[in-house]
Amino acid sequence: MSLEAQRAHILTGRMYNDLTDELVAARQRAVLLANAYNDSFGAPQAHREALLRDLLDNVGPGAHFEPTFRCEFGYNISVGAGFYANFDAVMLDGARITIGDNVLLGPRVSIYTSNHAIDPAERVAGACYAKPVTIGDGVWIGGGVTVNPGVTIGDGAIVGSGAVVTRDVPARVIAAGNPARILREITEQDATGWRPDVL
Ligand SMILES: CC(=O)SCCNC(=O)CCNC(=O)[C@H](O)C(C)(C)COP(=O)(O)OP(=O)(O)OC[C@H]1O[C@@H](n2cnc3c(N)ncnc32)[C@H](O)[C@@H]1OP(=O)(O)O
Repeated sequence: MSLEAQRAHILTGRMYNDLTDELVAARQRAVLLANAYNDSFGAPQAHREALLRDLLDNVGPGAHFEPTFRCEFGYNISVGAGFYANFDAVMLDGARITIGDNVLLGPRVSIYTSNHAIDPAERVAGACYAKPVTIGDGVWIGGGVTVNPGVTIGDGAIVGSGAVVTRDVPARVIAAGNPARILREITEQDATGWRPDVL
């Protein structure tokens, strides 16, 4: 089966064979393109964004990953304008990873869309299934967070450092812990009056 046909099958959410020659080659391509992007650190932004566009499906203006960025395929990842990932981001994009505008990732954030099969014999034979992850505009994800397959995080939310996000997080809340739970809503009282021109 062609890579294109396998990609379309995986996006249905049904079980797929993780070990085909085409998927192994697609992973190798992603590692090599990520190496080129990571090695370009310090080069002009336009050059780096062009390298990122070779790897990812969609790259908003100003998107930036600190080294070292790793992803499984790249072609299922979309990052919006002003995206920023601190050191050592990992994205496993069997299914779509869709990230909005002005999203901040702390260091060592991992976003996973894929699961190996639960049944041991199927797992050993290469069975996997993948569910999409969606992250809204203006989200801040703290350092060391793991986002599990199928999760949606709403606009403006914060995920505290070290969380494991297993269920959806609504917009404009702070969630933290393992498994992540809502700590509180973000309200107008959280604004301090600070402006960028004030130091
Ligand atoms: C883009 C970048 O590079 S980001 C740089 C990396 N920085 C980080 O990752 C820091 C992330 N920041 C956090 O995790 C912060 O704790 C925040 C933003 C989630 C919350 O900050 P605050 O609102 O000041 O929370 P505060 O410290 O008052 O804690 C409130 C409660 O939540 C708990 N809490 C706060 N953070 C966490 C957490 N990460 N995990 C579990 N519980 C937490 C506290 O223990 C406290 O509980 P208690 O009331 O029972 O004592």
